[in-house]
Amino acid sequence: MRLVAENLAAKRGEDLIFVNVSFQLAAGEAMVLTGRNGSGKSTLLRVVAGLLRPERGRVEAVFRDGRESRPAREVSHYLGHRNAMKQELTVIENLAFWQAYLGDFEGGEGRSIAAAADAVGLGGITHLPFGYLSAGQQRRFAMAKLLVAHRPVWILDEPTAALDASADQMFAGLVHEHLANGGIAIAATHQPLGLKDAKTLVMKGFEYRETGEMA
Ligand SMILES: Nc1ncnc2c1ncn2[C@@H]1O[C@H](COP(=O)(O)OP(=O)(O)OP(=O)(O)O)[C@@H](O)[C@H]1O
Repeated sequence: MRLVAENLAAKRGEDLIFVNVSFQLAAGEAMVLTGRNGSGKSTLLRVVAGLLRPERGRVEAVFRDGRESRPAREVSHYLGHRNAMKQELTVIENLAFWQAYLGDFEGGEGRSIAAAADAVGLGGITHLPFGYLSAGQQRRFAMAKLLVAHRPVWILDEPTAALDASADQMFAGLVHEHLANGGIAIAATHQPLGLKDAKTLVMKGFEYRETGEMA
């Protein structure tokens, strides 16, 4: 599978935020978005996830040497600034909702809720209401959402902002494993996230520039 974006342009309100953004990512590849505040990183991630309609262009998952394609949103997980969990439901109820809602994309299987909780280092507390947990614990369970359903593309918007170093490291391990299993990741992040061989895309509003490998 490849993720292909061609000539994307997006508006927020009446304003065009970026134009002519194109990139391609193959299985196992990652791309980090950089650029000043307000340059359109979150906007681009939301377009790829299908949460915003592009003004122009397309972004698709392409299979079988281009003979088949699906909208990117059907193969993607989106982890935004917010955790997208209900405060009054338990962790198990929240993750069970996402597992059923997202489903597995063909070719893989999500982990059980217990296994996903273990993977984020919080095995013993899934019976608690989400709202009882600390901010860091809540963020870790938002990351567990990526594990309970199989989606080959992970779209990550500042996934580790405000987390401690051990959570950073834990998440970098999950991303690394996802890529090693043939997944794709696109992230706006200031943390390394195990993405040292990632491509970079510098968002510059109307201009943009793709550079090779990250240092
Ligand atoms: N809902 C909205 N309505 C109108 N304009 C918006 C909306 N959301 C964002 N914008 C504008 O779109 C532009 C791009 O915002 P975006 O959040 O994509 O930038 P960013 O690169 O992710 O920024 P940051 O690094 O601060 O997170 C900004 O000028 C912002 O003010």
